[in-house]
Amino acid sequence: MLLLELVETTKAVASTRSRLAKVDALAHLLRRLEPAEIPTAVGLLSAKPRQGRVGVGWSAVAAAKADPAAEPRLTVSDFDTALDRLLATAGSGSGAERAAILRTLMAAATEPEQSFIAGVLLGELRTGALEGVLTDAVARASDRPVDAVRRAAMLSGDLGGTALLALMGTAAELDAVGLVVGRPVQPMLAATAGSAGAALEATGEASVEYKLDGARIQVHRSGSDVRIFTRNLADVTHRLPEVVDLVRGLPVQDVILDGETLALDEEGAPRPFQETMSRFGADAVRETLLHPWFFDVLHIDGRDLLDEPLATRIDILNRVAPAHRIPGEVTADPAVAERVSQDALAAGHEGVVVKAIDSVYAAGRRGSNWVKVKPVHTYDLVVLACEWGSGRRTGMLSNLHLGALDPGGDFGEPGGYVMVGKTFKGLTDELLRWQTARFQEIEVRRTAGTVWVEPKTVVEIAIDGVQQSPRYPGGIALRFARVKRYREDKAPAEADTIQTLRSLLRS
Ligand SMILES: Nc1ncnc2c1ncn2[C@@H]1O[C@H](COP(=O)(O)OP(=O)(O)OP(=O)(O)O)[C@@H](O)[C@H]1O
Repeated sequence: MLLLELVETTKAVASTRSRLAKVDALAHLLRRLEPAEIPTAVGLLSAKPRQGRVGVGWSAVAAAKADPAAEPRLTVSDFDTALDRLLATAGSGSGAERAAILRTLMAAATEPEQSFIAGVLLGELRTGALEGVLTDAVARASDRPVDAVRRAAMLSGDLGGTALLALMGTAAELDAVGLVVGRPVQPMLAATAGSAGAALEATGEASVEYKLDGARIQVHRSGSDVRIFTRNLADVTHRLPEVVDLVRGLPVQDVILDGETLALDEEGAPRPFQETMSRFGADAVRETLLHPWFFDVLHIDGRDLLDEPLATRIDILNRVAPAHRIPGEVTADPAVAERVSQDALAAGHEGVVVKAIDSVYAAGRRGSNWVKVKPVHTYDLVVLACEWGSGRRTGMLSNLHLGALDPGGDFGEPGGYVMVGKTFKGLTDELLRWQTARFQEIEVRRTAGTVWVEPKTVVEIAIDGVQQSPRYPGGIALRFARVKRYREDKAPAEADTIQTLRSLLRS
């Protein structure tokens, strides 16, 4: 298929607010693709190319500027091949070769394709096709039940592969997609409640567990082979050797565990979250030891446990890793739930997660079977730009411009970000140094005093609320915003929405 056809579909999808029309346009496109193009196209449509980022910045894109081709001739496969080649051509001395690949690609592209390609390369693509919409489109195009498609995509962690199977395989093959030890699945997520008692009302009898303030880990062990994945399903095995060793020592052959890892001080109190996350970075130093706490088990020795009730999964976890179970209690009594919550806070943790004791593991879902309760309200926002500091912060990028996600395009482009405020509060010297380097790497342009960046850095912000503001495009501004931490384990598409923040005006 010509790349232009895909580009035009993304434009049509982005320009309508009707979910039905989006699904129709995407399903029509999916049906017309060659089988080999399906995973590539799904990656491009969901703004998550198969290759991830290929390390091309805006200056390289600008340098590859070419007159647009008069006639479309690039195919989806041509673009995929070029991305593969860019990915494979790395390291010193490869600059000229990469530039040549880019120039050839751009010269073969028509004008709309050129801007689409630039968007893909710079990670700025907005297709208006969020994964939910695309999942519906795959179901429509393949005439398979949407639940079957969603389940296969969650369990395989691969919507592109799932689309291929749905469109080209049999219904039985799609249904047979199950857990594979070594292949990460989308983690189950939690809804929010204001108190442990309110959470318990939603769940009924529940496991009330400490909410530890670390990083989510999904650990897969097959024999002596151990793999560890983050919340985003990135493989971080090599960064956590102590967790690998520990899991190798558990009395099982095959297992998939879900949990949280964090750094502790000598007294066993949690160290700041940033210390845990620094172990996940590219230039990580192993100063702190990370400890895992497991709260779920998804598979054990050939048996999938996703559809077993939580009570059964906890029993198995107690057998497999009793010393590494997350602290908590099973109860139906709101007073007990409150006490566990107070204990968690007193021990320096974030709050509790209250989980219906009879619930299954709903991979990739944020349902009401898991409810988190934390006293400090924080929101995950995306950094859009940063201003140079003054005084003690001269030479440092300091004041952050914060954007909330606008999935439906109520205040601009669908899938874009709406600025809701600025803050330079809560930034430690270490964070200032980190963000000064990082934001110049992902810079897209500069004005006096401000560096504009690719919208890809998620930052967790504590606020006291929002207020009406005619100055900001979403009509609201954050009150007393301060930085809690960077969330490198979250994708910008998972940021909080402008609609969520606006709803705070009413409460
Ligand atoms: N006992 C626990 N059970 C489940 N999740 C836990 C627990 N302790 C800590 N966590 C962490 O809390 C998160 C649960 O909240 P949620 O599913 O909303 O994820 P999130 O969007 O990363 O939220 P948050 O920013 O509040 O951590 C998990 O992703 C996990 O990292």
